[in-house]
Amino acid sequence: MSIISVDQLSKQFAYYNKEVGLKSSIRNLFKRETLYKDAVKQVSFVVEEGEMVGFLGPNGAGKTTTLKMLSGILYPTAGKVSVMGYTPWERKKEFKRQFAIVMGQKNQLWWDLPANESFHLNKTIYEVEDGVFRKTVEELSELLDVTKLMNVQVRRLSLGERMKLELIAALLHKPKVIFLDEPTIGLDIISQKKIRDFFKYYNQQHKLTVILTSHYMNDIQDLCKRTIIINDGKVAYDGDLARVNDLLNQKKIVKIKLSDVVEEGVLLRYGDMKQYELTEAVLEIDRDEVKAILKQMLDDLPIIDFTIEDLPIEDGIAILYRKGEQP
Ligand SMILES: Nc1ncnc2c1ncn2[C@@H]1O[C@H](COP(=O)(O)OP(=O)(O)OP(=O)(O)O)[C@@H](O)[C@H]1O
Repeated sequence: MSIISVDQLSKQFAYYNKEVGLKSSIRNLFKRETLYKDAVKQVSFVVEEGEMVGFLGPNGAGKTTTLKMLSGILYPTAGKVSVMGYTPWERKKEFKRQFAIVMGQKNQLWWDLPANESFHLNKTIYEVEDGVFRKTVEELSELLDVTKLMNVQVRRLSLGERMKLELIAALLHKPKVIFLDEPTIGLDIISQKKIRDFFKYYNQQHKLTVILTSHYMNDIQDLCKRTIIINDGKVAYDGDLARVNDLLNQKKIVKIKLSDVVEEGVLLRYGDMKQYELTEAVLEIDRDEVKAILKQMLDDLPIIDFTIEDLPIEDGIAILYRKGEQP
């Protein structure tokens, strides 16, 4: 049975055009121009219990807005949502007790206190029994390797350490559904992987239902079989990740730094130019040819540094559209 169902969900934001300068500010006091932004447009999908679904999409696609409506933080303009049988924006106590949201960009822990104090606060809010509380904190802090950090003031912790403690705070009341909005943003690769491994294990143990948004393909790839791609407020794709992955991974981005200026025309021999600044360039190269071409470049050019990266998700989606292919 589906635990989340979203039907024709839409959100339009109204906002005011703010011009700069004193004159404009005074004028705006009397007459303000209202602008509208359709952030989410008739989005529909269902999620089964225990499923981990990836929400992928470029900046401003509408991922966070969708998750905020699914959490009851925002009211929709139109559409229906059911999460565990509840309408999130009615904010029933029983609903709040069974779900959690973690936002990589926002702190839920008290900045000036040790995490342990925030955990106790959550324990009281969610009415978690003493025994369950102790056991959960012990289990999760061991799994995430943060036992020694519980009594350190949160502001003194690294970003990765803080995120692990944020996750414990969010899971203390054993939610059935969790929304993770960019939980690994800004973290180094090792911390990102630790958090992914933790969720893989936790999901298996507790049958937690997860919706995960991320810019990092690796996060989604590692955790979710299914992905929903959101583009310009609409669902552009909903299905098996492997197929999208294949399409998105056809190209790689190679960034090079040169010790001397090399003309753009020369660099164009090696791939499609994305950016060029005399001694720095960004090229798009077919995945299968990257190794050979890079070797050639290292032989031919005064390269002092290079990186190979995945195609940004925006470009991947553009390829999907260019191909006119619904993956
Ligand atoms: N309160 C608001 N008022 C007006 N526009 C808004 C508001 N909140 C979000 N938007 C706009 O709605 C669109 C969707 O934003 P949203 O934060 O949902 O995107 P996102 O997919 O989560 O992007 P990102 O990956 O950059 O976080 C964006 O164009 C954003 O500027």
